[in-house]
Amino acid sequence: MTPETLVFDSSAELVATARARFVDVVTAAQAARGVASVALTGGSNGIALLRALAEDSGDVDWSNVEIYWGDDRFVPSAHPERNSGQAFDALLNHVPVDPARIHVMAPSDGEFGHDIDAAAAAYGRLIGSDTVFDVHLLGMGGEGHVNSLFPHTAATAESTAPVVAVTDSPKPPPARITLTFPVINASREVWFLVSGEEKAEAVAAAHNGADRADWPCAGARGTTATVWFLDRAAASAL
Ligand SMILES: O=C1O[C@H](COP(=O)(O)O)[C@@H](O)[C@H](O)[C@H]1O
Repeated sequence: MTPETLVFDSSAELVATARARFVDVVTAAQAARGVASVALTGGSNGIALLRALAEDSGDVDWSNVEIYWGDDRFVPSAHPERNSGQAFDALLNHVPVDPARIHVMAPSDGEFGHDIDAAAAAYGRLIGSDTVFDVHLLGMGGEGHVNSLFPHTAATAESTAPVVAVTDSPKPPPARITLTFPVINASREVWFLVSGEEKAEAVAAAHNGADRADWPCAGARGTTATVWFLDRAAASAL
């Protein structure tokens, strides 16, 4: 399926449009299936989207949203670099979510201690083979990483396990837990939220059909929609 590419004058406009569309997709999923399922991302636009949703989430019934993360940093729970902590600050502390439907990846001071493989395996059991996200949000790095799937790594090559541990992330912090391509690509919709000229080469590589080993962003797609929300700088090499 051909990806949809939307280009905005600013990241603020990008986020505003993604917010409105998120409300539409989640409310439609709730109308169809009762409960919506989403995978959140960290990063600048991913967190800005959550802040925008805290301001206005329309008719979303937050008590019926299953919330997962595409990746998180394996650091103590109170560490400011936790994607989940940022999501609570931006959104989840401000809307009536059901705590039982919020699925945080274990931190390094959680029930598995420093055993990152056990923590990743537990999240893998939680995801199982049946979880289908209505929307999986993705940020992207300048080298094309999505979630914590970096170029030329075992995590990016993973073709069966839904969740793996990463211990040598080139972007700090080095220890992370990440969903892999089999579960990303089972999502109904996959959205990239990308701004800045330093991302332009990766955006172009994905649009030109690059190998996901070289440019992981090229390997992520939804079963019903793949949407690139870009600002003009990120779209400048298209
Ligand atoms: O390390 C990460 O970075 C990406 C992108 O972040 P950005 O600030 O450059 O948009 C993010 O999506 C991912 O969740 C995070 O762990």
